Amino acid sequence: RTTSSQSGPSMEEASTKRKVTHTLTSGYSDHVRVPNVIVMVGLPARGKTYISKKLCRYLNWAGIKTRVFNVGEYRRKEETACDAIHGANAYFFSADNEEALRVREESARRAMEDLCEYLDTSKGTVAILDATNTTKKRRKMVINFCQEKGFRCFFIESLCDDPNIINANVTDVKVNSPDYKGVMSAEQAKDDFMKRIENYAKQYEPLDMDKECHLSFIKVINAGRSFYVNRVNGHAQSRVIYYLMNIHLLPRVIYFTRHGESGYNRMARMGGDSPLTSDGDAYAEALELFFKEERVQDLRVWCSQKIRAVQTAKGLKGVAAHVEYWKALDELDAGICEGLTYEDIENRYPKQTEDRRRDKYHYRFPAGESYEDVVARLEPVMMELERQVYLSLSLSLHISSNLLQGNVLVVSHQAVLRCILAYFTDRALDELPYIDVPLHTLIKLVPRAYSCHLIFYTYDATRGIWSAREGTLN
Ligand SMILES: O=c1[nH]cnc2c1c(-c1ccc(Br)cc1)cn2-c1ccccc1
Repeated sequence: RTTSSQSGPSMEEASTKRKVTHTLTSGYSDHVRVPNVIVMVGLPARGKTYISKKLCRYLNWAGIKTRVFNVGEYRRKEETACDAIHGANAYFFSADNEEALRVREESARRAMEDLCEYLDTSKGTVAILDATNTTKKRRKMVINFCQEKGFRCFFIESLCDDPNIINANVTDVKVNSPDYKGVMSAEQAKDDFMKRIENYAKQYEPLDMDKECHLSFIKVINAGRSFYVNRVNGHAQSRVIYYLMNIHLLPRVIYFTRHGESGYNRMARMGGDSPLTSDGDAYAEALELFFKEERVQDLRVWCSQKIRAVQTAKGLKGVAAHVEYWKALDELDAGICEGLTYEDIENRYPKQTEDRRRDKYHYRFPAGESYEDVVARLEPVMMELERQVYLSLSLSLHISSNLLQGNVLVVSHQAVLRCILAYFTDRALDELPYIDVPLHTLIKLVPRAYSCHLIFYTYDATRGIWSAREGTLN
């Protein structure tokens, strides 16, 4: 293990001082987890909260318990408490405003306190400190705090000098922020926010590649256009790097559907590889018509390798740029219960049925899979979905059209779609196996800055009509 020459023990050594107590309960990956603090660094409107929320959602989905501590939210709580400052305007963020400085120190302290409690009580393995952290002094404070607690520290700095991207951020996120909502007009809010950035810029000290080279960090430049990585330690940090390298701004629209009704669906049998029923065929035809009318440019279809899914996607060859078949999209393997009805399973395997009822996410069928296993084999699919090129967050962000790639339609199965949709909607893992994904329903997912918008199109095979509703997953 290299001991850094420049200054005291490296982060790695500091954290080994702490008795390592965190082990994953799931048993899937038996890594011993050292508590990690991911420290965001960057001027306002550099996507720190965007990265924090997205990273948090991904790590939780991958079974690494994570929580974001946003100092801005603590400040707003502090302000309403002392309501001395009316609306956190640009003046509030200027260094010479004594009272404001006190409020900011106090809110940073409270955030660190809660962060520490979260990691110390093993509620979580990773804490993300979402704040500007733009001076060496502030970062030194955080490092000392982590050192004495034996937490591993990892910095993610977002550097961005592309005015289009910053503009998209201010337009899409800042003008709706609680700091301005109902206080001033969008135009005024935008101006005030630009001044706020200037106030921070005066004192901004980017992570110093020389003087801070003993730290573990990644510099993300211009929304993931390029990266600089330094001293990556351990499992969690390598997962973070891998993820950041695969996300950019926002994937374009993604469509999801289960296969049409199959013979086994009608017999209430699990799994298998049965073909579509006549209703299932009707759904496949309706899907082809839907995408003809939806006029989606260069649609890409990702389909499982089960017959019922391949048949559902058959009609799309005419409207899709291309169709590819992923084994990773195959239905959860029910092992010894494949082909049985739910009734058979209850009668033959009462103990298995009880175990599954108690913990449906971690329960693994004998000679089969658990939901946790499906989540693990879906990771390459999620990365590829994130890698799809991006629709701008708002009109102000133009990407030259030849860069824009298609939308994706995923044709898969109930358990698999529960796992994928749980990722996009930040659903807790213990609720994941109960998400409602009905047959003959096409789900359109439109990603937004911090959330995603869902539209459900249900096809009625007997009456041959679609009905649409916007809303959330049940
Ligand atoms: O680097 C930015 N600078 C300004 N804004 C930004 C970013 C990123 C961003 C950063 C790193 C990575 Br890997 C991917 C995206 C996202 N956003 C964003 C834009 C609009 C709304 C919400 C967030």
